[in-house]
Amino acid sequence: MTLDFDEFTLCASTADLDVEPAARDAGADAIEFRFDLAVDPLAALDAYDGDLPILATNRVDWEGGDAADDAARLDALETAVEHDAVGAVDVELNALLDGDTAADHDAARVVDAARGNHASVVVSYHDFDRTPFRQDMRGFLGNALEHGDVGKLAVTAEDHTDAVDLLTVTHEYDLEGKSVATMAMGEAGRHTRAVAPVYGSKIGYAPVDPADATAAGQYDVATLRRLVDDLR
Ligand SMILES: O=C1C[C@@](O)(C(=O)O)C[C@@H](O)[C@@H]1O
Repeated sequence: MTLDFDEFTLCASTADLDVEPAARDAGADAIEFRFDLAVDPLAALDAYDGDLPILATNRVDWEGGDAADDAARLDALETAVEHDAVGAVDVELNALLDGDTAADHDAARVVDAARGNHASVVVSYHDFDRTPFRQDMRGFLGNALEHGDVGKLAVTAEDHTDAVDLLTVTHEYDLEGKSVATMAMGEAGRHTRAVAPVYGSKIGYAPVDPADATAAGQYDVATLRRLVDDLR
């Protein structure tokens, strides 16, 4: 199944693939399967017979996830892209760049494996503390787009100026015809999850059940579906 993110794609973020029917009913276009939060994710993938394509994420601990920064994390993603149901994979920008301090940064092999299996690549950058300056956000997305099909930026907004800055950068990339996915975490940024798609953000993330949120400020799938469809 392909996931090209040419159009806005609403991903139900989950650690449990059994939510697929409920995610589909609620209006999700795809599943973001959080390997790092799941029990035996590769076995769950083998058993998966849902209709929605999967974006495989194995979020590393230094980027807010639960996965250790080791070869096994990347091995799992390499195996994942061989599955027919997996249409895309997420790789952290800082796992692709030289000069970081973490142990295993050859995530380029995951990108290569994705390319060999016709899976798209989302290259992501998160800031859990703040919204960087606009120039820096442009830089992160620009770097991400050098490696992936979609550059993803999740920041933390403290006020509406932060939210507007994020939307501005999103709009600029959209005008250039580049695929970006952006969102501001936290209360002050919550509305960007519904509004950023108006300005070109190509991916939304939402739990089926609000109690299973994978980031601060997420709407549930049904709510985000309704908001995005109403606003666009
Ligand atoms: O990177 C992202 C975006 C996200 O952090 C969010 O803010 O919705 C949720 C994560 O599950 C996903 O991997």
